[in-house]
Amino acid sequence: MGCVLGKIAIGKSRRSRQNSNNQNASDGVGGVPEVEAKITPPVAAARADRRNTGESVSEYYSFRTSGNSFTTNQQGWPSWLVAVAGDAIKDWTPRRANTFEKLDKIGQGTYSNVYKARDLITGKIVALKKVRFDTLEPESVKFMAREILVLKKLNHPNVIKLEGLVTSRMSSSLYLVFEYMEHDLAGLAAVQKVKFTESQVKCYMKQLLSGLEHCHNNGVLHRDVKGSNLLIDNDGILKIADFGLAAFYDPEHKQPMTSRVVTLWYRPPELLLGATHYGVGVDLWSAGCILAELLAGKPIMPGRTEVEQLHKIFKLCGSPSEEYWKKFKLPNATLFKPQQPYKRCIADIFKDFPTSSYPLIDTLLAIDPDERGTATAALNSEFFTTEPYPCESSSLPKYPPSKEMDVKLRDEAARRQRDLHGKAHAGDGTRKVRISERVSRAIPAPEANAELQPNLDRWRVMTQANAKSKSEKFPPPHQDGAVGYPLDASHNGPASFSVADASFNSSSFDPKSRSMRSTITTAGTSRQRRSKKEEPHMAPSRKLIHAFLPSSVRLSIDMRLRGRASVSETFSHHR
Ligand SMILES: Nc1ncnc2c1ncn2[C@@H]1O[C@H](COP(=O)(O)OP(=O)(O)OP(=O)(O)O)[C@@H](O)[C@H]1O
Repeated sequence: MGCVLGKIAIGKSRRSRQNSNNQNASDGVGGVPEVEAKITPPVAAARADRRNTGESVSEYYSFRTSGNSFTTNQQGWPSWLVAVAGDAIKDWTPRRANTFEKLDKIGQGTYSNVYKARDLITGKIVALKKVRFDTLEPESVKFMAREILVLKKLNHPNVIKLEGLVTSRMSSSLYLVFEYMEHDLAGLAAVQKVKFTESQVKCYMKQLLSGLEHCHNNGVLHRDVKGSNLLIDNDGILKIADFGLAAFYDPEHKQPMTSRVVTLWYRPPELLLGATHYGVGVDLWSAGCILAELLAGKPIMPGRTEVEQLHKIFKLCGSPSEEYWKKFKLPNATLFKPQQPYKRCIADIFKDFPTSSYPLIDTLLAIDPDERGTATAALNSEFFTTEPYPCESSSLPKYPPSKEMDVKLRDEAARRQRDLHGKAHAGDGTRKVRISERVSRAIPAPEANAELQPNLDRWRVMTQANAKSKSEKFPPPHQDGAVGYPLDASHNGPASFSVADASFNSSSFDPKSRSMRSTITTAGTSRQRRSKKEEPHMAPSRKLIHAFLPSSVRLSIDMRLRGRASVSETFSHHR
């Protein structure tokens, strides 16, 4: 009970992930035989989730009571799938894997591999999303079931359409069939030559908000809005994709939901503070981050840890008011409440953005989620009703295929080139440049959606038990150069602010090259240079805390305590 036997090779599947462009061997598409493996359904995951919030657990009880999950029903659906998504699939019949020809691997997410494929019956090019079933990732089934249930409910030009499901007779693999999209917004924005005009930004944002409006009106929260989940076709149509973290919600009867959602850079403060009752505001915050990112030409708050993310938010958007803390009573409030307030400085930092964008950014990036309004209100804002108007999607330029994955692969190739080149020039001063480049390369949005709650809980226990560890609290604004005042008020160039806090990157945005430049003003602050040998010198209390923390949090604390780097960050409207 609670275990599905299937036929994929765990060893082989791991290998094939490394060899990402030649995936035909182990997946049951492409006609290559599969070998046996064991697949665990998400009972463990459901239990873990139930411990944390109780969210979505009931829909997985059926797994445990469904008897032999390996059988199929009359239409040929595996019974475990009928148990989780029966209603959603009842008017479909499963397609067979051998009716598709897999062409290329085009994406990889936390729970899936995505392939470009040809439908051998219609000749159409499609995207096949294969959820990775293996014993290491039992949550995969849960995310896939959720995605099917949600997508079957939605029907909008700006929401990706689920066209069918493919099962493999030989294995319990399941593929989701989607219309094929050539680009994603993260990949497009990272292409050096692509510079979005104001009306193009408006065009993309209008589509994003229209898609979100449809989701929200249908009681669906996406909970992972970010550039790589916004797919764009060659006609400039944007579609919200990846509903693996989506949830149904009813604003009239709010149920507790997990706060462990949304990719870090796009995660709103209430989730970082542990909120379990939330609504459309979480997606609107992410949309606000994307709007500002499109105008700035780079992510606006690229935190590396939850602590750093919250600090970046407070520095830009101001820290929450006393009323906020009283109103929301958030679980992590005592841990993260700054001792002195941070002033909101969005107007200063984004002063070079188009004037009509400011009120919308200000609304979407409100600290209080209730003040973010709705997607409908955002669509009616002056950003969309003043000139230049959003362009027609059909008038958007045609770009070469560009996905976040292509950018990652290109970056990786460039890095290997630089390393080779660097070896040849060792000792001639090149090293300094290479370190600075490495730190400055745009950090990919963290793959994991949240650090482990247990770590955070342990950390809370530790920090509360030891007064010294309170040093992790944010520095008071007068000691924090990052409060948001422009470095030089008379400065004609882009708005800027300096960050004395050592837990932040030393980076500046070069509007011409759209690249991040870093300047480490003192040595020893990059992750690469940190050495384990340093740890024995730590005070005992710090060592104890270190033992319980995820490495990313440790790094942030260490850098903060060391206080060795200085930073100047610049945002600018890049045209
Ligand atoms: N319909 C599609 N057409 C083309 N490419 C797609 C399509 N769907 C997904 N992709 C590509 O595959 C990548 C991963 O897909 P997706 O985000 O749905 O997977 P995931 O496992 O849920 O990922 P994540 O870890 O981001 O949550 C996307 O970023 C995109 O580049």
